[in-house]
Amino acid sequence: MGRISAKQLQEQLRVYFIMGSNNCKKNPFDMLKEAIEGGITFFQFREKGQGALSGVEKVAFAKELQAICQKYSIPFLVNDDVDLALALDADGVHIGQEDERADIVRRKIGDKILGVSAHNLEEAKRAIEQGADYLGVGPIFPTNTKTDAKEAQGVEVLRHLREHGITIPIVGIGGITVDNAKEVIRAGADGVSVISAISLANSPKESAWRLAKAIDDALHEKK
Ligand SMILES: Cc1ncc(COP(=O)(O)OP(=O)(O)O)c(N)n1
Ligand SMILES: Cc1ncsc1CCOP(=O)(O)O
Ligand SMILES: [Mg+2]
Repeated sequence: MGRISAKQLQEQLRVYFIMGSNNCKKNPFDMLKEAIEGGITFFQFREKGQGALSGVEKVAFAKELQAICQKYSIPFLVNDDVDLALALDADGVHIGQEDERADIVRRKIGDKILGVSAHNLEEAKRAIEQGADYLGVGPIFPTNTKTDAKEAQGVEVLRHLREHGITIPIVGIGGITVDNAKEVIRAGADGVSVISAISLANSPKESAWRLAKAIDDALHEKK
């Protein structure tokens, strides 16, 4: 089948929900279903931090989330854990600058989707050379969700990457909400990745729906 095209990925990355068991206020399976009903387009299983599951519990949890994604044709990616992604035959993996090297991961995963975090032009160029299909750029805004996140960069980093020839799909991440999502798209991202905007919302479905609407509106403005 070959690697996914940039165009197809760009379409799929509009509302990218990331979640692990410790991000959930309520039943994680219900939350994912609600988020899907609301209009998320991509999902990342990110099981890390305080209270995170490990071993067989982590695998069983991931499998259940993957089954929900499969039922609704939502791509299912695994954060950091390349072996788990391969064991589950996930759609892809997301890795950061402190994880395994992107070129090594690319060799391991073949044509599966590879997302790489980048904070600047140098990291973005290297990630692309090493086989990234998309970039996760941020934190754009301050976030309470990732305790070891770098300082927020604002949307200018997205504009900078686009102005310097980075054309592959990009999602902004970090502190993105319904109220600031449009700025992220206007600055050059193809989509937004969020954890708390959906996982801590009173209604994950409504929050996902409002994010999807904001992204659609901002993308139409650009056309
Ligand atoms: C879409 C997306 N973008 C960035 C990240 C962050 O990855 P990383 O820097 O490796 O940090 P952790 O998420 O592993 O703590 C991401 N997960 N997803
Ligand atoms: C995983 C990650 N990488 C950079 S910021 C972040 C956390 C995003 O969470 P939130 O959407 O709740 O700010
Ligand atoms: Mg990582």
